[in-house]
Amino acid sequence: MQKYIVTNIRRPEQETVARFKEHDTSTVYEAQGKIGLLSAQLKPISANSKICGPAVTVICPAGDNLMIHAAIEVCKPGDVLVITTLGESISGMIGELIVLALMKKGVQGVVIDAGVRDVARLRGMGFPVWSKAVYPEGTTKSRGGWVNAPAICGGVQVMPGDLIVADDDGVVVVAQEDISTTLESAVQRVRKEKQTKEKIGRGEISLDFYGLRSVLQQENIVYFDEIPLSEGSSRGL
Ligand SMILES: O=C([O-])CC(=O)C(=O)O
Ligand SMILES: [Mg+2]
Repeated sequence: MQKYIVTNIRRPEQETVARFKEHDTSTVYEAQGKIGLLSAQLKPISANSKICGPAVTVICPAGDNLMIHAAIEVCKPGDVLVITTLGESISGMIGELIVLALMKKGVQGVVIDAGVRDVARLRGMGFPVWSKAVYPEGTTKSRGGWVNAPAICGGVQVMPGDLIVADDDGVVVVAQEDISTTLESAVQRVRKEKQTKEKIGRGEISLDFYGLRSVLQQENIVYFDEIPLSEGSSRGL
């Protein structure tokens, strides 16, 4: 298959991206109908990291980061680099030097379906990375792949220019064509959760405001004053 680099991609409006940044991954995932979650294996290297920006995608052969070097050149401020490998790999695809170059380009963060290294330094640099491994094994820089091709990262398709939202909980992707409807439902969900928090603050309980007592009934749940003991046993039913 022809390997290639796309230098120019369509990115969402900056204002839309900024509005999205107010929402966390669970909200965005729920708001778009429970889709777009990347694998739970992708974990942040630092707590309290939050990014939201258009994806620049990179597909590398396992154990080679040549295409990441090529991708640095096409990144724009605010982008999120989404790296995946052909074949399973946990090699350290990026580290301090690549991150230094990405920061120079204004890249917000990186999501890697492989490994990252030099993480103590990356934490010190305040640069967020989500990866499935932290591993010092290095890579070669000699094999071709793709920059800004449709990619599968963490089991989910990411198109160049799709919105990536990542935080302490994980990573979610929003397809460009779903951005405005997802944003609307995210705003509604936040509003609803605010009302729920007010209810909790007033001492109301979820069994009542979610109408869950009838569900308990449907499930035939019985209330006992004490732990019921089965005959001849000191253990519960
Ligand atoms: O150079 C590499 O291949 C990865 C790395 O450790 C760095 O970017 O500092
Ligand atoms: Mg290094």
